[in-house]
Amino acid sequence: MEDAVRMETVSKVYGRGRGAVAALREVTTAIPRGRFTAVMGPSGSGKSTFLHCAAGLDTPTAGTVRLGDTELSAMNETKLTELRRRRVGFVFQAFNLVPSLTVEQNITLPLRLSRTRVDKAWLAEVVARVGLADRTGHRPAQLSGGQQQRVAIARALVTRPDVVFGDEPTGALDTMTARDVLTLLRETVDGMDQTVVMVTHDPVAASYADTVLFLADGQIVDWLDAPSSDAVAARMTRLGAWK
Ligand SMILES: Nc1ncnc2c1ncn2[C@@H]1O[C@H](COP(=O)(O)OP(=O)(O)OP(=O)(O)O)[C@@H](O)[C@H]1O
Repeated sequence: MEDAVRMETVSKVYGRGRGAVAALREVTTAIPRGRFTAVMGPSGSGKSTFLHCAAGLDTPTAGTVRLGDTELSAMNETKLTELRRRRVGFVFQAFNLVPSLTVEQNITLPLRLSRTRVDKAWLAEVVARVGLADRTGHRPAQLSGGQQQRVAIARALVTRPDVVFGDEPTGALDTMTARDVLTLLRETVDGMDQTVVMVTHDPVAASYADTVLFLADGQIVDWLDAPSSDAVAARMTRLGAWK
């Protein structure tokens, strides 16, 4: 199976000298295409740093990151910006929608930023998949939290990215709404052949993934395929996450 992301001996050190923090320590891993991967680990274990390095939002101190065939470490900031707009989608905890734009304008924003023509049929399909066909003219403030996150997911999907990265995408949602959003992410993998990589603290959220990677102290220390939320919670307890 082709890999969506490959990391080889990736290290990330913040700061210098005595204050230096090693957030990732020689991480080598491959994330397969067309699958849903969750990343878990105790607070400070390096999850966000892992996601940011994989998505080209942050540059490793050492090692190589490949998105498909493209090596990110060889790219300058201009090229990385273009890659982020065209080839990766992001879904954050805080939705990050533009309040003054309509739902449709928010969804198509990445296309406008990268001066790419809007494929109307694809836009209609994405809008329908996320269940917002009757809301395209609304502004974010007129939507519920779950609907706003659906807009963010549509915005992430509209460029047909190699990977959709989620950083705690359900962190701001109530339990039922979170389940709807996780089901939608699952459907993008099963029905649209999308690749999703999601950082989460929640074992139930992680149980929607095909595989869970566990980070501790900047290293991948374990993984679980076809995870149940109980199995994920047990591993997290073993890692001392909830002492
Ligand atoms: N910009 C930064 N400058 C200095 N240290 C940082 C920076 N970003 C992260 N760190 C440190 O790197 C380590 C890993 O941080 P990271 O945010 O990746 O962990 P995390 O697992 O996502 O944590 P959490 O679950 O609490 O969000 C932590 O010790 C953190 O304090």
